[in-house]
Amino acid sequence: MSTGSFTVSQALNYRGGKRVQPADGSGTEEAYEPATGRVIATFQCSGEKEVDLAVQSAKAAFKIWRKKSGMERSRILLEAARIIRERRDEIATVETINNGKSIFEAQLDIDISWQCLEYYAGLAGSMAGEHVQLPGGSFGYTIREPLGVCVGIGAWNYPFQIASWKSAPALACGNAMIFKPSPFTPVSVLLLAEIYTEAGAPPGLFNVVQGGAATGQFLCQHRDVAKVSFTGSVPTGKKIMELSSQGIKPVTLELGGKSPLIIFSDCDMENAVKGAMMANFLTQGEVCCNGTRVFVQREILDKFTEEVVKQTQKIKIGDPLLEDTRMGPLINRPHLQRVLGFIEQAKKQGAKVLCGGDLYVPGDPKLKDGYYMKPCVLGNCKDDMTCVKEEIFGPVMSVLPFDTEAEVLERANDTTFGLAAGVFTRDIQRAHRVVAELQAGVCYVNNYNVSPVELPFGGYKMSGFGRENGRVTIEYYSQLKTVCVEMGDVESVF
Ligand SMILES: NC(=O)c1ccc[n+]([C@@H]2O[C@H](COP(=O)([O-])OP(=O)(O)OC[C@H]3O[C@@H](n4cnc5c(N)ncnc54)[C@H](O)[C@@H]3O)[C@@H](O)[C@H]2O)c1
Ligand SMILES: O=CCc1c[nH]cn1
Repeated sequence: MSTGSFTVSQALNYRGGKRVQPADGSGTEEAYEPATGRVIATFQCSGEKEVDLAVQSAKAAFKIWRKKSGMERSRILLEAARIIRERRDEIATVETINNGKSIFEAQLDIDISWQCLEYYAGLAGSMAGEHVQLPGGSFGYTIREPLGVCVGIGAWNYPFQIASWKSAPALACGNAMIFKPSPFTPVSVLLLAEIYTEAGAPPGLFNVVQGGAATGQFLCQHRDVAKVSFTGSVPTGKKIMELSSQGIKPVTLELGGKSPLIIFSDCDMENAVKGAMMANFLTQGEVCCNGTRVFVQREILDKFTEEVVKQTQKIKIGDPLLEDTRMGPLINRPHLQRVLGFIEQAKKQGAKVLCGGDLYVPGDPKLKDGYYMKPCVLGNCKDDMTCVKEEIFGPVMSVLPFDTEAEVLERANDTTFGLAAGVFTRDIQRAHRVVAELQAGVCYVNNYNVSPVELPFGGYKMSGFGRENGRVTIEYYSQLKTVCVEMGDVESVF
């Protein structure tokens, strides 16, 4: 498959184990190929009736699935992981076409996705409660039970991976799931739905409904939905929490960030520069946990900045399906304009563009209507500038000098967000001292933006709550039943 040739004509909802057109809907949406600006799919946003049908389908599957042992669920997840691994390049190609990220990165995203399914397959068979001995031979025990029908709502930056991060632990715990992807990236999650069915999941266990805010609201408000796991922006996260509170539904919120990356003068410079690139330019900078506030100790500011600019200018931008491309187009034109607007504002506020920050027009004529820009490094930044305070969600790194550890910690934590943070230093005591003070859910020492599925991922403060990945996520997709057993006679107080 090559850029400029892919279109989708099949239905993009998935219910009862097959693709379906929605039973009702309000308005149509178009999905694009960001590399060329072409429409690749047109679909209807699901209405209340379609959402209800998806919930009923998931409820029916849940009745079967919850009765299966952990080992039986594990086998199906392992088979799904195997199929994803086998079809990795095809899935990554679809992801690249609809999202714009380079094929090199999309392949890594798909690897992390099947690893996530494998990881939770491993945990499914080991879910257990505890036995507690009580006086007189009485005892109690706890059982970890599924919640029921869970809803996953995703952002557009990691469409397949977000669906995998939500569905793998949900299904491992015995739940069913309905997933609503972003209307910008509706395509790849259908492959996941088909793979679950092929792997042996009962029809309805994993359903897909398409649409935007209205469809999402129907899902959150449905009385038979037991939990909502959301990945997206803070303003939408607030709405989801509000809607879910009406039904006392637990929510997981994976929201935005403006994370600090602290580079001390005793760092390994080459690794620190690589870390800053990883922290800012994956997926065109459209990554929630990016370390976009790069604090550099003054002694090494010039050397570090010079090297980071040199590396940024070398990034190969262009057709995301080419193996050597490292940066593709942004998700759509309004978002591209928004990112460029942040750079204009930064200049007005006194920041200096050290490289990039303007449109990029690839030489290949078929890419002329794509949404490309040159990755940008901003110098002369101050903490109160908009580019330093707000999430840009594009390839824009702000470099900020600092002098002391105490000062940088204060400045790093001076944000309403708290998703991630990073520190580069050769001083192991300092690394742990700094990490202990950072107000962030995910902290990296001498690396950035690696995602082992064994480690929990999630934010502090307005970056959300609840976690994805890691053993702990089992707790977010299950509930604990306590059983108290009397071995003697009832001692009534009456
Ligand atoms: N913390 C994380 O793991 C993580 C991961 C990826 C992206 N993000 C964040 O996501 C944001 C970018 O993604 P986005 O632009 O798709 O976010 P968004 O909040 O605009 O949309 C996210 C999803 O919510 C749906 N939605 C919108 N309004 C809704 C409503 N009222 N009720 C229910 N659903 C609704 C959208 O259709 C979409 O599927 C950034 O802020 C980024 O940091 C966070
Ligand atoms: O965008 C934030 C990080 C991430 C990657 N996959 C899911 N979330």
